[in-house]
Amino acid sequence: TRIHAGKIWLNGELVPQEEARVSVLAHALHYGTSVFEGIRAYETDEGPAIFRLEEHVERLFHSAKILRLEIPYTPEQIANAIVETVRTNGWKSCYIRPLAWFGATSLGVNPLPNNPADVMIATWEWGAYLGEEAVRKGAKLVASSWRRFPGDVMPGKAKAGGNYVNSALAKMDALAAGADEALLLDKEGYVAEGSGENLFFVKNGVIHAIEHSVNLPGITRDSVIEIAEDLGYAVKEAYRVTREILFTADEVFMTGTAAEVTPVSMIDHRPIGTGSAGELTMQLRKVYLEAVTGKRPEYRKWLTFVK
Ligand SMILES: Cc1[nH+]cc(COP(=O)(O)O)c(CN[C@@H](CCC(=O)O)C(=O)O)c1O
Repeated sequence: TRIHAGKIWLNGELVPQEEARVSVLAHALHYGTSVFEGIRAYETDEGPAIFRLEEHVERLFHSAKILRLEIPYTPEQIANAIVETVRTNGWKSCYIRPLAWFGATSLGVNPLPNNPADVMIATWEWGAYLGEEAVRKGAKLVASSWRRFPGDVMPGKAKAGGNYVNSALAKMDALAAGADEALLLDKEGYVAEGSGENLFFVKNGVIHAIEHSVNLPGITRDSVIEIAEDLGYAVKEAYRVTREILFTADEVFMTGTAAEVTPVSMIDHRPIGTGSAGELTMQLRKVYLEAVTGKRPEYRKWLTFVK
């Protein structure tokens, strides 16, 4: 594998990456019945700090509850294991991927005999999610022919492995179309989110956050809303937005742990605003990166230092 994850926490033990193996009979491998998180640790002047660890661990447990998956550890034990995995690998900054899954007790669609869950935590260095170019010039999006699934079809509020077949299909087709990312609409054609990010748009100085609806309730989305309000901007939840609202917005940007704050400069071959990274977007990106690297005292509440 090209991923250099060093030591991986697997069911309570830190083991070398090549020994962190899973059975080919694991229920989750066959049916997508896993839950996971995407978290980042950033370098600060007091060592690495994990961003909003508590909220991510809480969401992991909510995702597991939705799938009736039993994680055989407490949230505190998982949080401590995440800190320990970052510390043991000596990362200055890294991406953190906890994963819990129905293991290999039995196959067949019913996952319940496969409780309690197997759990792993992997860490690796991961730069700009959509590439430095997309950050500098703004990402190019195309509306996907794959729709975001309705809430009564798949649980979009659970960060569940199986949900990402939808994201993978949308992402592959967006890249094949020469774009950087997919814009997923919901079944009624309203803007939902990216394959791995939430979406915002700016109009006349007002910031609009696409409502949760069928989307993953993003922690970065929540953080950027708080930062924007602290900067004095008006922020509104945007409901049932059709894509042409984005075409005529002054700015569009995406948020996510991996994507951080990424400007969007083109959607369906239409330049957004000036056709480059939006000014307000890049201000929010700057403050967000200051917050995650401990340079903003008011947001140190979000940091867990890995001493
Ligand atoms: C579908 C989706 N929507 C929104 C978000 C933003 O959520 P948050 O990270 O809490 O702000 C993510 C995170 N996507 C994660 C996984 C990306 C991947 O390629 O895997 C991430 O950003 O870590 C999603 O996967």
